Amino acid sequence: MTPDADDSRLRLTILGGYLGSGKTTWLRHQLFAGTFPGAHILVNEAALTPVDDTLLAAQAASMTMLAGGCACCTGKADLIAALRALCDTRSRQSAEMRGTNQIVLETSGLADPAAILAAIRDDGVLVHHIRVAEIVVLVDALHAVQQLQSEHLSRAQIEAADRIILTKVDAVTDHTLAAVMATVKQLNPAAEIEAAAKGLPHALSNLPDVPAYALPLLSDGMAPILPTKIDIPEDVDWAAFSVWLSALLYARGDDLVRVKGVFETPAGPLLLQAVRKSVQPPELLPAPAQDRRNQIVFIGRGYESEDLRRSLAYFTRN
Ligand SMILES: Nc1nc2c(ncn2[C@@H]2O[C@H](COP(=O)(O)OP(=O)(O)OP(=O)(O)O)[C@@H](O)[C@H]2O)c(=O)[nH]1
Repeated sequence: MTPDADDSRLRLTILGGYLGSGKTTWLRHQLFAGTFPGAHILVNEAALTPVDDTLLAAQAASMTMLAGGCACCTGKADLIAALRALCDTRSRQSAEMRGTNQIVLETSGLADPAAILAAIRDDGVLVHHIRVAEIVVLVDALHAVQQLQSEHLSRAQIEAADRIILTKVDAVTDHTLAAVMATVKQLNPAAEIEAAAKGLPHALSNLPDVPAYALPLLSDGMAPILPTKIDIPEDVDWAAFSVWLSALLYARGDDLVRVKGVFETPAGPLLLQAVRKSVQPPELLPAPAQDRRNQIVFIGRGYESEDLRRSLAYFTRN
């Protein structure tokens, strides 16, 4: 993107990256560190039941949630409407009153940032009020090989980036990190590359000189990745539920790309999540997760939503 000091348009940072790549974790740390002062945070989640807003709320100056559609395709109209509303509010304020001069859009993990950029540039209103300052794309170093070898979208996200942050570097060897970096460089030689461990900056130095991974040609005929929300009954047998979930991830973890669930516990709402087969330690949410208790969202392909529901009901029946 071309910076222009005299440009009075709202600066928009598009934060992209594949499902579970660490966008919310990284953004939480950036907001805490004051990287995007006063920014309005727009969060887009493909699933109808959002979680990221709860995690970001404590650090964000103001926030809008766009759930239930990906902002680069099915949720594009909602994104354009939300951006227009922000521009409208800003235009009505006097120059002295203007607090927000930047927006950060955390895209859903299924979004192609290039399509979002095109949608903004094609909009006759937004093009005069918003400048896309930077496309930052996060790449999960732990799952990058698998994603880049099978998912066209993960390559397209990297190709669209101005800046790439390699995440989860604490979970891989230097050899893997160097190979991921070489592969990312091959896909997008122009982007700056940085790294983060659990949201914190991590120096990329003294890495071994290793070749990039070979990436096969991909066919376009893959089934779409879709969300499935399942309400978990309050009286569910939790022991049976956890056995079911572990068995499911073990058997189908390559198809179930992302799992996020919020469960009501005596200590407060508990977030449980997994990226492919890696299950993360559960985390107590900072704010009450009203209207989204005891729900779990699976995002993946290669199965029917009803089969998941039936399998859970069968496994946890009394
Ligand atoms: N070990 C490790 N885990 C990480 C790192 N960054 C994120 N995670 C974990 O990876 C999981 C996904 O992180 P999120 O920040 O929710 O990823 P996201 O890209 O916002 O996920 P979606 O919005 O679902 O696409 C969480 O359990 C995080 O705790 C990291 O640098 N190291």
